[in-house]
Amino acid sequence: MSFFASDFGSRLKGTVISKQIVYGSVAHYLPEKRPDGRTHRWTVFVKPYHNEDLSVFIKKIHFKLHDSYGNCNRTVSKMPYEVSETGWGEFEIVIKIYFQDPVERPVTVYHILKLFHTGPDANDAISANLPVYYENYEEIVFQDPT
Ligand SMILES: O=C(Nc1ccc(C(=O)N2CC(c3nccs3)C2)s1)[C@@H]1CCCN1
Repeated sequence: MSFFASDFGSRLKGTVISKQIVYGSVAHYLPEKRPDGRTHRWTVFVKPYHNEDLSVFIKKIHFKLHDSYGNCNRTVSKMPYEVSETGWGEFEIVIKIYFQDPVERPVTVYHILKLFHTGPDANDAISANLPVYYENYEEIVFQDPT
């Protein structure tokens, strides 16, 4: 069980805690032709930038997929904070991070799922069947944590 200063009615004045995270996706092409037309398997994730247990600070993470997915609202309450699916296209995934500290408001980030290689080396990457990674760095700052 976690205890917070607010459990005892106070905040840690003048204290700043910063947590560095990475959110993004990785996609792999599915060589076998599927009747549902889905061409890739992908994972959207939130992970620590450094090797640490984010669950000390993060209570749960909500991933909002495209409405065409069954159960498009996915909630993950323990590491690894990730959702894996299959699909055929790219779209925005809304990621809402909820914190253990009841005083901290959730943080929402927006990630565009990427399935396809782009740029001058795209054809080489496709030929080598390399996965498509698309990652973003974010720093979450807790001011005067409770
Ligand atoms: O692609 C795009 N939107 C997409 C939304 C959902 C996608 C998807 O992959 N899937 C839905 C799920 C299903 N498959 C079969 C039945 S439900 C697999 S793709 C946009 C359109 C223009 C550019 N990007």
